[in-house]
Amino acid sequence: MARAFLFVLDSFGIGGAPDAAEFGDDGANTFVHIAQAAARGEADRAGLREGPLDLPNMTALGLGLAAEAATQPDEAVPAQRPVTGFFGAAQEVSKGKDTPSGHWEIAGLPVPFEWGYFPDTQPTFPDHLVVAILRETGLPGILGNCHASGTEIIARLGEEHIRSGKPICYTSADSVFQIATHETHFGLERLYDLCARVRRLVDPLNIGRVIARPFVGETAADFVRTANRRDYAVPPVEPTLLDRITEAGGRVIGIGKIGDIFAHRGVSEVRKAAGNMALFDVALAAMDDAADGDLVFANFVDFDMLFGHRRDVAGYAAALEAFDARLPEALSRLVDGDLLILTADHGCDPTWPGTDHTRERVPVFGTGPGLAPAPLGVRTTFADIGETVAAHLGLPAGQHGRSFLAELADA
Ligand SMILES: O=P(O)(O)O[C@H]1O[C@H](CO)[C@@H](O)[C@H]1O
Ligand SMILES: [Mn+2]
Ligand SMILES: [Mn+2]
Repeated sequence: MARAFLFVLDSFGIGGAPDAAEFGDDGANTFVHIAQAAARGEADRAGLREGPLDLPNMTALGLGLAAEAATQPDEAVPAQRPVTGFFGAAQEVSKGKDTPSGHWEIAGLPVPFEWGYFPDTQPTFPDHLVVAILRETGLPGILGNCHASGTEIIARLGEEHIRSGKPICYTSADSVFQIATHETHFGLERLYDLCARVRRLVDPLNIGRVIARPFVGETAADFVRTANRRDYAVPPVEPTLLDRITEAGGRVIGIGKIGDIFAHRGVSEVRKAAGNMALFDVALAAMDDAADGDLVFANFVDFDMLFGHRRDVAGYAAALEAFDARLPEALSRLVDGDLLILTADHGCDPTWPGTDHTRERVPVFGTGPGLAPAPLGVRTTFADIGETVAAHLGLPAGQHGRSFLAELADA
């Protein structure tokens, strides 16, 4: 009996990426900077949280030692010893610091090419693309056409969008074409249809994702995005761990946006929920349902979407503490033959300038009955995570990365 559980804390980087400077991110460290801010009392918010970052369950597994492996000891991150889990860090081979690159590489497929990006100019989208979108859809025009934060741009342009019927189109440092429209005034299905059309039009530009960002509310003061976001990703260019598992007869239960990130390739079942806590509930139910040979692959998106990009240190700290408090519920479900790995897909340091992701190493830590605590060091690719899951489930080795399963057995 072997089952695997892979939990991705979206954007929970731990610094130390050797190529961070190439991204303008030298020194970025999502975990340590949150911990430092909290230790200084700068992550206090009345009614939400206060004081030093308190992550007893992840620390007991080895999160503090993982951070030490990624950078160096830091007093804001007490590295408790002994720990109960295996722990280390991993750095990314793929050239992008985006969600698909991170997840594909975790699933054994480093992205072998450069994504297309839109320049940080105004307008950002090439004229021929905008002309093609308008011709194909009959829309009267687009708003935005710039790099933006999604919450700021709907506050700025949402009312004009409702009046004019023009969708708000924007991008970021990621390879994305994002479209924000009002859920009822414009219509949700109409937005999805628009995104599917734009998906085809940006294929030649190698854009990783078109993202539908529906919102509700009637004025700038109360516009809020809904949980009906949908990502239209390029399908993985080679088979991933997910395909290997399903081809071998196992099931892959994707929690949250996992299905979208892999363009539904190799995902047997999609289970969505709004918010980290609801996602955690769904992940626990999937753990109960998983059988021999199955993978539960969960993405916890709030860290990134609600707090990292919004540069909300207190919010990020509170979300980590809430996640940590739920972890024993997952640990108590582990039975012989189970493997639980926690990791992240990139950084999004809420103390860093701007609103984009940050290039960082990610933590890799976890446990399973019968697995001894062990240091994993710094893995040279996220693909080691996928290869470890593959080895654990008894699958043949893949093309990229190296399993650390034997290191756990030997420890
Ligand atoms: O500012 P919002 O709309 O949340 O956008 C963020 O979400 C996108 C997809 O994760 C990223 O590219 C980033 O720009
Ligand atoms: Mn992400
Ligand atoms: Mn993001």
